[in-house]
Amino acid sequence: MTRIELDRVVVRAATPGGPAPEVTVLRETTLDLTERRIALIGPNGSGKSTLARLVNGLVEPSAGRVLVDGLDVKRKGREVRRRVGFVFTDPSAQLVMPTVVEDVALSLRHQVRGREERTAAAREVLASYGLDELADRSVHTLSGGQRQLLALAGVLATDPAILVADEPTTLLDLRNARMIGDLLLGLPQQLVLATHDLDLALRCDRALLVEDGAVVADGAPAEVVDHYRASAR
Ligand SMILES: Nc1ncnc2c1ncn2[C@@H]1O[C@H](COP(=O)(O)OP(=O)(O)OP(=O)(O)O)[C@@H](O)[C@H]1O
Repeated sequence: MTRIELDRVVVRAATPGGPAPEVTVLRETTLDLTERRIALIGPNGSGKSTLARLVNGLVEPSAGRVLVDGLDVKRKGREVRRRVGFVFTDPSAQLVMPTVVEDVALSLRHQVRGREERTAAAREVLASYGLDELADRSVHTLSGGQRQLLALAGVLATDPAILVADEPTTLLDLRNARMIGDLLLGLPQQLVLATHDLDLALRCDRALLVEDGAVVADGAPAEVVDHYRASAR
């Protein structure tokens, strides 16, 4: 099993436009995450994305250390990023190639060497997600649900040990949100899921409530979600 540790991590950010004091985005946080599915919930701007991004080094701690399977994210960034897949809210952020099949092939660049072999492997990945008919389409012609599924397929094709997903269902309609949510929760990988969808959070193994840059509740999802609902009243 994989393990994500935060050891007295603080994240500060410069205030835009000058020498004003820095803002603390994440107050000192220590966590040991070994559960398979971990939900990050909390209000807009509370620090969920920041917490999620620390896991693959997209955000660096201002103090403290983040360890993924014992590897320091700051010092072993490349190794960590091979181990940690990341899915964004807006899949357009990670779909960069002209066609669907080329996009998955790009994800496979470290796994499969030859160009033709890579394309064949990409087609297999697409088929396993029911996306084979879209292989030669431009990514811009896909629906939001198809695009998120494709982004997820591309990340999972690299066989990450951990998947971090930052509000992956927020832009989707009910049906697609359910499809992507079910897929994520059914994965064998360790999952860190920042979400406003409390039903998804309730199906995780552990939930963290983030408020004002701090983890204010941590434990069984039912209890943490209750706490959140009560504090939002
Ligand atoms: N680089 C930065 N510079 C300044 N402020 C930042 C920076 N990064 C994050 N913040 C601020 O820190 C707070 C937490 O942001 P974060 O994106 O982690 O929240 P969130 O819980 O994911 O919010 P949402 O649910 O709206 O996506 C916000 O107030 C944000 O504006």
